Amino acid sequence: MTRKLSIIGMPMDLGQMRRGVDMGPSAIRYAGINERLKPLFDEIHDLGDIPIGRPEVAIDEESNLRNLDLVAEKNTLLCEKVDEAIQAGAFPLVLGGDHSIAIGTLAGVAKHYKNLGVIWYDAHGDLNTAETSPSGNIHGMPLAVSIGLGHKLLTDIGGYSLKVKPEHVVIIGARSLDEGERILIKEKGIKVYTMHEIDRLGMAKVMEETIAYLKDKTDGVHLSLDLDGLDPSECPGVGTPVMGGISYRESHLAMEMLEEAKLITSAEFVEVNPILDEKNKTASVAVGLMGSLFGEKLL
Ligand SMILES: NC(=[NH2+])NCCC[C@H](N)C(=O)O
Ligand SMILES: [Mn+2]
Ligand SMILES: [Mn+2]
Repeated sequence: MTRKLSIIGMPMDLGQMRRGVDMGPSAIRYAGINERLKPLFDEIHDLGDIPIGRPEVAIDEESNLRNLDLVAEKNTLLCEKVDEAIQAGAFPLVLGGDHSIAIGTLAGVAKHYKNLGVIWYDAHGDLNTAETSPSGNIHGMPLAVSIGLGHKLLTDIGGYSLKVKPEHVVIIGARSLDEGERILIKEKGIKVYTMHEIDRLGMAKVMEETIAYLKDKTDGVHLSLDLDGLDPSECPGVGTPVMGGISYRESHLAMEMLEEAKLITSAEFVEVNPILDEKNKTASVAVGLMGSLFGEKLL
């Protein structure tokens, strides 16, 4: 079987308020994604960027669902592209862009699986709805949307709601959760490895457990990796940094263990903001992690 990768850039910055995250896909390409992944695939198709454009409408300053219409419209385009890539037999790799793009990615991916699993590698839960969000920023909502909670314009992208069942979600790296998110996690029984568990168990054990948890009950697993899951000392180029994050080494180990388990069927790397970065360090970390995820070996 030929191993095909489709790279899709999603220069979205409408899901939050910091400018610059729209340049994430460029920064990741500049960090050498194509050259790095080339030896690991038979074919790589860089499909370019989804056109976001500079919106003519004024940015919503006062809203509990900032830029709702545009975020929904652009995610619909992403959904279609991801769907097409999978139909063409490729592994879809989406480059963000703020984390609101997970709404479109998952809408495109989940069509192809009966029981899609999701690994949400993030400092945050991204489980807010308009009612619980402290900011109104949609990048704090994509996981809620994907389990069917939130505005219809977002939950129904792709023509169906409930992309992922809550019991098929594992959050790794959480250290900043809002009140409503905590309630939802308990209510829905979502599996979460906070930094406390990562410290206590070690990343190897966390990944062993995650893989065992998802392996038998899912028929595909999407990795949604927010670079702010890592520590800001190693990934400073993110809009919502939180101290005390997952280390670079732990993250490579996590990616290597996922590759050994042959578990991941789609992925996205999000929240890279080169304006806030130091010499493109965060984009370089992202590309390195992709190397590990796709089977790069030292020896
Ligand atoms: N994808 C992210 N970086 N999300 C940050 C979300 C922060 C906060 N929980 C909010 O809802 O606004
Ligand atoms: Mn985050
Ligand atoms: Mn996130």
